[in-house]
This record gives sequence, structure tokens and C-alpha cells, in this order.
Amino acid sequence: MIEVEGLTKRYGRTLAVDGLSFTVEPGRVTGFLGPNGAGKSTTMRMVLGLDRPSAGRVLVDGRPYAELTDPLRRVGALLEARAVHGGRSAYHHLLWLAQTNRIPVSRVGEVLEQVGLTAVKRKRVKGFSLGMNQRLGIAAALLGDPGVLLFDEPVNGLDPEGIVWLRTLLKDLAGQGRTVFVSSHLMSEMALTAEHLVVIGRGRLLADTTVERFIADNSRSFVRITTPDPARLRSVFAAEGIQVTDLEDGAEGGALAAHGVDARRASELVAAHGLVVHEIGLRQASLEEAFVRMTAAAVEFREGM
Ligand SMILES: Nc1ncnc2c1ncn2[C@@H]1O[C@H](COP(=O)(O)OP(=O)(O)OP(=O)(O)O)[C@@H](O)[C@H]1O
Repeated sequence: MIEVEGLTKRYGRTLAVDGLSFTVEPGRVTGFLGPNGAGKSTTMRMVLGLDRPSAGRVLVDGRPYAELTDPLRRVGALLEARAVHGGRSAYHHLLWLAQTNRIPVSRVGEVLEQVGLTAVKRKRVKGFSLGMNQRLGIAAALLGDPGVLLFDEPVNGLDPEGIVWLRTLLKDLAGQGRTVFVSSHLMSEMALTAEHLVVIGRGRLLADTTVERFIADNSRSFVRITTPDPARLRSVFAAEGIQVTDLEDGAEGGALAAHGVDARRASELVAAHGLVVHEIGLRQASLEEAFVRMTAAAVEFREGM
């Protein structure tokens, strides 16, 4: 478990993290979301004791990171731009990590297999693609078989197959009862991977909720209708108190959005008034849109202060 309590980090005049409090529970993937510069990496560095909080604290399994014995066997992390000695092979990099952290050498082969790097384990890391480097970073995080895992933007550099692989891996790790905390600026990817979300903007907590709840609270649905007679449809719907707006989604002749009504009621109205429609159906605003809306509002609020 990770407990973040009143966490604050100031770099000179920049308030990177501003009084954050949340808990990351074991047994599920928790997505850590926010736009660029929101303070995700800074928060993760403080969890790992790589940065000192200006105020507040972080506990990993009830203790500050610095007080953990055998930290790599407790907490595994993939941070952005991980520094790996380029002249070393993947195998030697992991072997060195294992030997300096009292981790059984047998784990090296196991994690190489787990991340799909066995075939290239003797190659020098400097010849690795970004995706292979990400896999090596993930292997290093898994090496000590830790109960708590942090991944900062792990999707970066992975191809579509790699993204699906990572999604499955993260879910499996959580399924084994581990605490899995994953940062991303991609809402849609997190919606497929995480069960719980912590959303921040400008260093402040915006949401701490389940993915299901986030979707229910933030996705706006509407009925999309295309018709050769938009003026008549508008007046029929207006008479029923239903708001209709234009949709600029590229449909020929334009499409309309009816709000606060379900598809069934909308079609009944259409039929009752003998309106001609070419298409009618329920649409949901994407989570990406909801996320942008939520974080943009936070930015405006801060700037208005
Ligand atoms: N070492 C540092 N010195 C000064 N300012 C910093 C430092 N590290 C981060 N910041 C600033 O703190 C803020 C938060 O940055 P951080 O990297 O934590 O955000 P992030 O959410 O991880 O964003 P990204 O997705 O772009 O990595 C930014 O304004 C950044 O410029």
C-alpha cells in the first residue's frame, strides 16, 4: 500500500505538488493521471525517496521509503528516462542489479522471459529501441519480486502489441495482490487498464475514484440524429423541451445532438411526427474529452486566483 498525506513539493517559485492526499490500495491497478506538468513524476519520485517533500509525507507499507530494508524487494519502479549503462547487455544490467541488492540470480532469467527480452539478452543496451528499453526497465522493476510497483508512463515507446502486453501484465500483477501505481497522460489507455484512478492537475487532487464512477460522472451522452429537415426536427424537439445542438462531426448536411433524452424516446417522437431521419443513435462523449474538460477547468480555476 502507498499512503500519500498532505504531500507538497516546491521548486523555487513552482508549486509542483500541492497538498496531495490519497491511498493506493493493493490488488488493483491504480492509474495516476494528469496533463503534462501536473506533478505525476515529482509525486512518484517522492514515493521512492528520490526527492524530499516540502511538506507532508509518503508511506510505503506503513514506512517512509528510506526506512525500508531491502527496498528493491519491497518496491519496484520504472521511471522516465531510466539511466542504464549503454555498454552493458540487458542480462548484465539485471545481473548487476540482482547482485547489489541481495536478489537471487535466478530472477534475472525469469524477468527477462516475463518481459520478452530473452532472445536479445546478450545485446548491448545502447542498440535497444525505446520499447526494448521500456521492457528492460520493467524487468528491473520486477526483479526483486516486490509487492509495490510504480510505473511512470510505461506505455511510452511501446508498439500496439507491446501496449496490449503491458495492459495484461499490469492486471496480472494486481491480480497477484500487488499494489500497482501507473502514471499516464492518456485517459483512454488508463480506462482499459486501471480499476481505480487518481487524477491531478497543477499538483492538486481532482479525482480519486473508480474508473466506472469516473465514466458515469464524466461522460456526457446524447442522441445523434441526421435528417434532411433539421429545422422541423428542432421545432418538434423544442416543443417537448428537448435541447438540440449542431454537431460538427463531418456528416453530410450536418448532424444534430439531442440532449437529456434516450434513443427510444427520440425515435418515438420522430415517428409520431412523421419526420424523415437517416440515422439515429446514442453517442457517448469519450473519456479523453471528459479528462481534458476536467483538467482544463482546474487550470483555469488556478489561473483565475
Ligand atoms: N527538478 C525540478 N526543478 C524545477 N522544477 C521542476 C523540477 N521537476 C519538476 N519541476 C516542475 O514541476 C512541475 C511538475 O512536473 P512533473 O514532471 O512532476 O509533472 P508530470 O505530471 O510528471 O508531467 P509530464 O507528464 O510532463 O512528465 C512542472 O512545472 C515542472 O516544470
